This record gives sequence, structure tokens and C-alpha cells, in this order.
Amino acid sequence: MSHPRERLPANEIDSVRRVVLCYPALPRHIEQLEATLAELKADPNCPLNHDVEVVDAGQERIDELLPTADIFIGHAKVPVDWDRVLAAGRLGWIQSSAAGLDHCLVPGVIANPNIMVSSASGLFAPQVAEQTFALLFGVLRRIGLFERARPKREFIRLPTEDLRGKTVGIVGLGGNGRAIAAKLAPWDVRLIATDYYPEDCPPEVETLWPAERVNDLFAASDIVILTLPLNSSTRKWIGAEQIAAMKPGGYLINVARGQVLDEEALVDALKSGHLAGAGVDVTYTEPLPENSPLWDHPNVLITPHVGAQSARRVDDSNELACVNLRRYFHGETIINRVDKNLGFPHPHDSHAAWVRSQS
Ligand SMILES: NC(=O)C1=CN([C@@H]2O[C@H](COP(=O)(O)OP(=O)(O)OC[C@H]3O[C@@H](n4cnc5c(N)ncnc54)[C@H](O)[C@@H]3O)[C@@H](O)[C@H]2O)C=CC1
Ligand SMILES: O=C(O)C(=O)COP(=O)(O)O
Repeated sequence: MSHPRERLPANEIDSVRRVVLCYPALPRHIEQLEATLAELKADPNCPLNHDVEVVDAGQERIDELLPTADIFIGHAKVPVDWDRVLAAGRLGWIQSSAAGLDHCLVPGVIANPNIMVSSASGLFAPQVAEQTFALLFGVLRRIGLFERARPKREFIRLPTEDLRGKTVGIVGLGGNGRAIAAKLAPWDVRLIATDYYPEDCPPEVETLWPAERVNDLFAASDIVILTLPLNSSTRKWIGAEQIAAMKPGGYLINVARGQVLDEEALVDALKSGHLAGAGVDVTYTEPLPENSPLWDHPNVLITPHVGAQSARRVDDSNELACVNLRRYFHGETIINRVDKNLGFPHPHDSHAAWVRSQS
């Protein structure tokens, strides 16, 4: 895929003085970033020949430090005054430590041709796949119901659902969707999927449709797993129409973003019994409000947006940042560079494609 700025102009390199990061970095992560920048400065083949400082803002100092950043690495979980950041005129690159870019792809960032954005797409696919399995098996085998009976010491026996033989539809066959499909395949399921780029169908997936065939996917699926990005076209994109198209007794798992789903439609379908259960790692509002009916449904499992969490999370994010810093200063295409209007990378630029190219 061609990008408007494949090579970084020399004057732009001259102006890069400060990297600001905001994930829970340990001293060794800062040292790794500093060592990468020092190595680039010492490399005669790299046009960087001055010091670049690394400043850890945590979440607490984002507001103060982001306007001073030339490069921002992280996932801002506090509201950012983007007008102030843009007015400062320094920021040239956001390396998100999240796959989802809803935290930074505000209209001003999208419209600004001087700001490049790259994501952590696919970087957390192994753990997101495991989280999906936890939710999926949890709702099929009624773990929530049995857990609710525990305080009363109740011994409930009832038939639970099998995964085998089911048709599983995956909405969004990117890094996470593909990892989930690969791990689901041996469980004797039929896999179908939709994607914005439906060209490259992996062998374990029977059919990969373009994104607009989402209703066909719901109609053909016993279980639907949401792994698509949140952007202006996908906000509340999945709702009553799609859920109604499912066979009665279906299941929905959301490990993407709560706001891709019309949560009221989900609640209605659970209340009416049209859906037999749901597993959500993400909700429309986070934390999920105390009065949400989702809390009380006997076959809804809720986890608090922990899909990406794993012991390796920060190491992996930092490693990607270092690889991309090398590519940035050498003028090479950045891994997971996104089309800002879409909010996700082209498959050719994806982390998964880079991993494949390394093996
Ligand atoms: N629960 C959690 O903790 C996590 C949630 N996420 C969410 O999951 C999303 C996907 O993550 P990755 O797979 O790593 O990103 P990715 O960028 O590798 O994959 C997204 C895929 O969705 C496709 N897509 C875009 N619009 C679509 C549409 N309307 N219908 C169907 N497919 C569409 C894209 O072509 C791409 O293949 C992220 O955007 C993020 O919001 C990601 C990581 C952790
Ligand atoms: O990578 C993503 O999109 C995630 O949702 C991960 O979120 P987190 O940075 O763990 O809050």
C-alpha cells in the first residue's frame, strides 16, 4: 500500500526531540527505548544525529506532556485536550499501544496531514483469543449460572450447549479474528467471517464475505464473535436487525469495542430469549453502569476489558515501538501504519504480515 509519506524528510528528523509515553512502563522499558534511540543516533546509515529524550507521562501527566511530544507512544485513558496538542504543532506520530484507535483518532488528528498514526493491531491476538474462549465456553457451559448458585450452595443440573457442530461467524478477520479462527478450527465448528478486506481467506474459514454482508453472516451463525474496529461507520452498527437475523438460541461474544453494538438491542434479545447468552469483554460505557440489565442476566458473562492483558503486554508494546522507531528514522514503512480515515491498517502493513515476513 502506498502512503503519502514513505520517507521522513531530513528537516522532520531534525525537529524530533521528545518521545512521550504513557503505558505502565518499567525502568527497563524506558531503557530499551533510550538504547534504541542511542543506537540510531550512532548508526552512520541513519539520519538521526542528535539526542531524543524519552519522557514517561503515565496517565497522570498526559495533559501536561502530550503537547510537548514529537512522538507519542501509548493508549490515553484520560480525556485528552487534542485541540491543545494540535495547536502546539509538534506531534508527528502516534504509536498506539492499543489496537483500537478510538482513543486518538479524533477529527483533528485525522485531518492533520503531519500526524501519522500506527496501531497495535494483532499484537494482542493470542490473549484476546484466549479471552474469547473463556467467554464462549463460559456461556455455552453456563458457568455464570453455576457461579450464581454458589452462594446458595445450590446443585443445579441442566443440559448445557456444545460448541462442536456450531457455525461461528467472526465479524472482522484482522489480527484478533484470525487468531480466534485458527484456535477455533480444531473444535469441529464451521467458520465464516466478514472483513473490510475480504481478499485473503485463511483455509480454516469456509467463507470470507465483504463487511457489508454482515446480515448474511448473522443469519448463518449460531455464534457471532465481534472483532471489528470502532470507527464512525461501525458505531452502533450491530443492532436489532442483525441480531433478529440470527437463529433463535444464538450467542454473541464481543471482544472488540462496546460501542460497535447497540447494547439495548442486545439486552432486548437476551430478555426475549432470542439470544441464549452473551459474553462481553467490552461494553458501551466502561465501567458498565451499575443499573445495566446486563449485570443481572443469568447467561451473560462480563469481563472488564481485559482481553489484551497478559504478563507480556507492556514488553510486546515496547518491542513494537522500538521496531517502529528504527523504521521511522530509517524512512521505512511503519508496521501497522493505519489509514486514518478507516482506523485500521491495510493487511499488507499489518503486524501479522511483518511477523510472517520474519519467519
Ligand atoms: N478486548 C480487548 O481488550 C481488545 C479489543 N480490541 C479491539 O478489537 C479490534 C480488532 O483488533 P485487531 O484484530 O488487533 O485489529 P486489526 O486491525 O488487526 O483487525 C481489524 C479488522 O477488522 C476489519 N474491519 C474493519 N471494518 C470492518 C467492518 N465494518 N466489518 C468487518 N470487518 C471490518 C479490518 O479489515 C481488519 O481486518 C480493535 O480495533 C480493538 O477495538 C483489540 C485488542 C484488545
Ligand atoms: O488494544 C486494544 O484495542 C485494547 O482494547 C486494549 O486496551 P487496553 O490498552 O488494555 O486498555
